[in-house]
Amino acid sequence: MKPLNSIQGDKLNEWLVQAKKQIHLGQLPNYIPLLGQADPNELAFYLLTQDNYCVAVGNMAKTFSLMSVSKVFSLLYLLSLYGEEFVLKRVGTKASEYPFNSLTQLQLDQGLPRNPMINSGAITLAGLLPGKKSNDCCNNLRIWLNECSGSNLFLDENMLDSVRSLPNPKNIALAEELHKSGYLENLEIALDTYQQICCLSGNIIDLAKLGMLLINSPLISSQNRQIVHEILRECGLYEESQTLAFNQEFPTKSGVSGAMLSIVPQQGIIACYSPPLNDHGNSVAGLFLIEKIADFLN
Ligand SMILES: NC(=O)CC[C@H](N)C(=O)O
Repeated sequence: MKPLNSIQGDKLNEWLVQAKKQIHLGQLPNYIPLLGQADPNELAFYLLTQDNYCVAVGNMAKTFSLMSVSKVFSLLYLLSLYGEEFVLKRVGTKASEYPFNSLTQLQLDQGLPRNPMINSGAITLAGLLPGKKSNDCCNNLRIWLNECSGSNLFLDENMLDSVRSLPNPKNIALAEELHKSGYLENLEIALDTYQQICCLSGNIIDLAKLGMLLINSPLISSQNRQIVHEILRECGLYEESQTLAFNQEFPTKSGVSGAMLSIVPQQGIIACYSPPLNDHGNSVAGLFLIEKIADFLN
């Protein structure tokens, strides 16, 4: 495979022009009003290697919420705090066969959250984050991430207000099922913590810095890094995780804000932001770009 730093800016710009032609195939999410008002043509892209080679294209200042990309980092935080056994006896690591907020999947699994990258698993992990109130749980995660990665994450209160403005019956039903099956202690705190961590926000460079925690940070054990890589290969892109070949080579996590983070193990990361989503909740332009990069490197 060619090294990640063989990708030059002109090549990237070429792919971005092509990616922009894909965005009409995607939709903005309508169940979080502020996400539905995003500029579908907004795009930011940042490639960063462990020897600090970087290529930046698009709007570097644009901030956006992590949404489900945050699930990667609540998992990493809990693994770092409590270890693999504690975490993985409370959430599975198998790929889901249903949408990321599916109650059917949870019920078929007798209330055991199938993996930490779908909402049932993420809500379960949110209930395990240290802190008395949901604000503390979210803030503790935010501070840990900023201290470990050098990112500058903040809680986007406007996005949180927008998330709270429309009740999310699917997530409420998941939390009730998890509580019933004994995987969730305090339903209200876990749900609100989950909503808050989804609204942690930053720009594309912040996202890239977070990604580097999964490449070479001395603060993260290689064992925990490998666990997260494996789980991303298995379920980072929901039902598409197995069908998109690049995901086995470049474990990737998406979010409904249009954020996407791909790991190139031992080399670096690729961070994308483009709001239009496909039917599985994955950024259309983000998937296009990562596939182009995978083809180019191989
Ligand atoms: N896939 C996502 O990004 C989903 C996150 C969003 N907060 C939700 O619970 O639906």
